Amino acid sequence: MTKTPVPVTIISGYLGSGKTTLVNRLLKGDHGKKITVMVNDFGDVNIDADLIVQRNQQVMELSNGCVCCSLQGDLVVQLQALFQGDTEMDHVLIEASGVSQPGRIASVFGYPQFRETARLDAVVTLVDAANVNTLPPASSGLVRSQIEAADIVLLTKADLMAPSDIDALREDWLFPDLPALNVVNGDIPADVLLGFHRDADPKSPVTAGDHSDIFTATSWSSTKPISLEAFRATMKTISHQVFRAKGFLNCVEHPHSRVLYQKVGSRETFDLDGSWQGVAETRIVAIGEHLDQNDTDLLGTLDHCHA
Ligand SMILES: Nc1nc2c(ncn2[C@@H]2O[C@H](COP(=O)(O)OP(=O)(O)OP(=O)(O)O)[C@@H](O)[C@H]2O)c(=O)[nH]1
Repeated sequence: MTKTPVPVTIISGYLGSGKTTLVNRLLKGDHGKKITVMVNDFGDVNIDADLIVQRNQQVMELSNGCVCCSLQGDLVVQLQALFQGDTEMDHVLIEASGVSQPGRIASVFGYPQFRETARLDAVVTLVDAANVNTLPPASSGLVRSQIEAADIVLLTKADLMAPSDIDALREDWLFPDLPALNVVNGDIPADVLLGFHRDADPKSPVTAGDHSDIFTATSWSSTKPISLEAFRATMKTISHQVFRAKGFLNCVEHPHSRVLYQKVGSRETFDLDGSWQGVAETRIVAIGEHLDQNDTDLLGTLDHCHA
């Protein structure tokens, strides 16, 4: 029996722009669709896969690189296995890493092996309204290429901005004919996002290049409890080098709950995130632009945070 090609939506957007928040909101919605999610984290520890709500959906992980370059082969292999398998699904979401160029991921769906099995439905690019104007040049260039590849743009964190600033941002960053919606905490109806039906013509090809020469991900983990206060102080000292950091903290102040730490630009949040499943372990990933050799052990300074 021939199967209908499964629609695929690529969720792209710079580091911390709100992709996981959006994906989780979609997965919790009562649209009745069976969704398979593929999550790509640039760091060697996939924090996002742990943050995705798992109900009936299948969640697949691709870590320690970027699906548009170093992990593109792995993406193709995983997708092929997925489409040849028995998993029932109405839609596939690919949450790209924050440093990926979605145009390159989209090009995979022109490969002959996916002709019968998958159909690219849309490239959705999230633009972080609160941070996009303060990014260094290489990152700004990347965001522009993410926007160029988009079928629809979501301007996230609209709640943190004045309406006039959002208007200015649309003027400076977006093409007039590109659909763009303001979104707060991923709140957008599922049928707007799933069922876009992009036209079959691929957008212009995207330049090659590996992100490892611009972005560096570094991680730190420990099962020994840390002091939250010491952690805050230490992160402050390296804040200017790290644009994005996230992870779970095992701290003495909250012995019965893991603490979810998120940092995007200068904004940090600490949220109690329920009890630990398995061993309590602090796991942090940090990503910066143009970190030098010494900086790659930035998080080593967290060794001083043990309680
Ligand atoms: N105020 C506000 N915060 C948001 C919004 N969307 C996401 N956030 C917060 O921004 C931080 C990053 O959100 P994520 O969804 O993890 O971003 P991401 O794009 O998946 O991050 P990476 O995968 O690391 O690139 C989290 O602390 C979210 O709670 C929003 O619309 N408004």
